Amino acid sequence: MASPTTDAPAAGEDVLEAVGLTKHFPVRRRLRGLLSRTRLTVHAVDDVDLTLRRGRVTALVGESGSGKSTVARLLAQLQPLTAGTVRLHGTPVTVRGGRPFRAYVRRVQMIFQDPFASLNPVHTVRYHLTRALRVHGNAGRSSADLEAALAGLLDRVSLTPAERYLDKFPHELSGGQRQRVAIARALGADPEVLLADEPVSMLDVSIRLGVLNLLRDLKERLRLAVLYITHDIASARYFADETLVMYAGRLVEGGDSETVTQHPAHPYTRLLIESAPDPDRITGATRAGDGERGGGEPPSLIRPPAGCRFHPRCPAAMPRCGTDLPPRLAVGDRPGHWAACWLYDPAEATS
Ligand SMILES: Nc1ncnc2c1ncn2[C@@H]1O[C@H](COP(=O)(O)OP(=O)(O)OP(=O)(O)O)[C@@H](O)[C@H]1O
Repeated sequence: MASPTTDAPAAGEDVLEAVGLTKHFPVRRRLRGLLSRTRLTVHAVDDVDLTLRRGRVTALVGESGSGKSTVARLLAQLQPLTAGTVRLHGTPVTVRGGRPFRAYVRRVQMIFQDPFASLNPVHTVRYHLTRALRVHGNAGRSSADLEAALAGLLDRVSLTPAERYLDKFPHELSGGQRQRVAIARALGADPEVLLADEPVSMLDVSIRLGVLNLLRDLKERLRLAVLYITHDIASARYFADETLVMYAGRLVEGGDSETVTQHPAHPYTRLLIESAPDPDRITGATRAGDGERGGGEPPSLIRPPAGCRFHPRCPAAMPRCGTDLPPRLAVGDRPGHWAACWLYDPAEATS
């Protein structure tokens, strides 16, 4: 279901949509026993709404533990939702293994942080890519078709000539080449959506830009809808069309990337940006979740703070922030820019 406000179908069309996405994990029995007799849960993701659009990159930015990977896994149908809905082209999706899952995975592919872990060390590039093509019915009928498809995949990720790479094992490739192979394998399904969970954070700083440029090129050439998960808000500005900021399981700000990174509205986004001082840096060697950046620690997700979850760390907190959950409120005059923050309640401005 394309929203009435989207562009022509070629770019901007809604592809994958999450509404009220929620995931609570039960706390393991041993820990639960230590803490309480009542049944405790980790509120990893609460009430997240987001839309991935054709030919667009959406960045999901936040500290370690804020729930970004869980959002990706829920969108990939790798875990059941606690609540909410995932829609593909407007149709609600609930798949549990088997043929429906394979059909879904054909359209929604995931790329993981560590390409070394996601590639099997005992198999060659040819094996990984052939398997992806076969599983998703894209290997053609003849061996010539298969060879052409393999060369096409490696060409798309700029590993050419293909013969140089096809018979290599993962350990014979550099980190960047491995991630390119992982991306080629995802493309073997001929997907519409790529969920890229920290795709460059384990790579050498010097090659991150090349892999991000490749993903951007793919989004443009193949009109992919891309979710780009990162700790590094500076890279979101460079790489993503839209940026969503997540804190302690909830989205707190969203808008086009230039606006969110250059005119951040939510006090948490401002802290994230202050902790990434060079705005042109695209490759954070440090992570916002590490150390004391941003002043204070993220809250417990077992008993998250009432109201705005950021209020215990917020320099602008008001009394209502500790009791009332702020909704998405429009910010300034940039269309689509919102913050879940009472500072932007029109009633605050007049009181
Ligand atoms: N299977 C699970 N069981 C219990 N808790 C979980 C599980 N998976 C994630 N969590 C918890 O959910 C919260 C969100 O984790 P998640 O990995 O989604 O965050 P993240 O923002 O992706 O962090 P990182 O960048 O470090 O991967 C964390 O508190 C984590 O410990």
